[in-house]
This record gives sequence, structure tokens and C-alpha cells, in this order.
Amino acid sequence: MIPIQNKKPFTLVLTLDEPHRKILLGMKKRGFGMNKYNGFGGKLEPTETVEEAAHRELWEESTISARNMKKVGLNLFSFENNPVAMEVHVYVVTEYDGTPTETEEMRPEWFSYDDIPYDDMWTDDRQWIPIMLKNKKFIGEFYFAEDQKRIISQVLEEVDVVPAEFDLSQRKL
Ligand SMILES: CNc1ncnc2c1ncn2[C@@H]1O[C@H](COP(=O)(O)OP(=O)(O)OP(=O)(O)O)[C@@H](O)[C@H]1O
Repeated sequence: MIPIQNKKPFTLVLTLDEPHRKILLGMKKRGFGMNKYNGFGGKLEPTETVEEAAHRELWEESTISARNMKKVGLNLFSFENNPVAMEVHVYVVTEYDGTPTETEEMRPEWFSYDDIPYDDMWTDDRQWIPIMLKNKKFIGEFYFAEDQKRIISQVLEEVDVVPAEFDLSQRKL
């Protein structure tokens, strides 16, 4: 069993233009995951819920305001030689107010579902984004090498209901 002592929650929001089969991603300009495309998200503030954090991060990083938000997945990311895992709560937004605009942290860009820039994204993304685009829900566990690129082992399952949080005692890796 991979040694994980604790986990820290994060949010990740994928905004979809379903009629045109397009997904909004952002090029991360600084910090963790810099120079990768990703959804919009981040850490929680001390008093907010996961969903509140998802709304706030989407707004702060892309300047759009979600009108709906659906929880679609939960990923547990762990890294070699790091006992604290990242618990990423994944949401889909299909209606919003405002126009995606570049911010200090992210440069937003729309991509066709058929042209997602997986080579410039986290290596786990190409596994679960296709499930999400089929309107399915999922739970994933990904164990990364220290280089933060190679996935040493993983489990990814489609589920009917996404749990509120990842129960570390139920890990499969
Ligand atoms: C390992 N494989 C991964 N695959 C896909 N997405 C991943 C990820 N690992 C982290 N993420 C996401 O990357 C963002 C980091 O957020 P991060 O910049 O650290 O947070 P926040 O904006 O609060 O930071 P500041 O301290 O304000 O810079 C956050 O959305 C988180 O869900």
C-alpha cells in the first residue's frame, strides 16, 4: 500500500460548451502545474465548502461566474516521497455568466473535444476527461513518480455517485 498519511482538498472545474463540443481550459502561468493546460481550481479557504471554493476559484482564475455546477469526479493524487495526497474534487459547469478572460494565474482557451491538448496537460487528464465528456462520473487514484510526470500505478472507476470525500482507508493502491 502506498504510504499516505493525510490528504489536502483541491477543486477543479471544467466548463463545457456542450452544443459546440468545446471545453474551456486555462494555461497555468505560475505555481504548481505551471505551463500546463488544466481546468480552473485550487485550494480551499479555511471556512468555505468545496463547492464554494470551486465557484470562487473559477471566478478568480477565469472571471466567469458559474450558473450551475455538477460534481462529476474525485481524484486522489499522490507522489513518491510525499506522504500528503491531493484530493481533487472535479466539477462540470455548462452555464455561466461573463466572458473567460486572462488573469494573473491563467490564460483561458477553448478547445474542441477532439483536439484537447493532452500532451501539455497532467498525464492523468487523458484518462478521466474522456469519461467526464461521456457524462459519466468517476473515482481515480493516481500514484506519480517524483518527476510528477510518470504514473507508477493507477485505478480509475466509473461510479454512479461521487462520494463527498475520499476515504483513505478504502484506497486500492
Ligand atoms: C497531479 N495531477 C493533477 N491533475 C489534474 N489537476 C491537478 C493535478 N494536480 C493538481 N491539479 C489541480 O491544479 C490546481 C492546483 O492549484 P494551486 O495553484 O496549487 O491552488 P491555488 O490556486 O489555490 O494556488 P495559489 O496558492 O493561489 O497559487 C488545482 O486546480 C488542482 O485541482
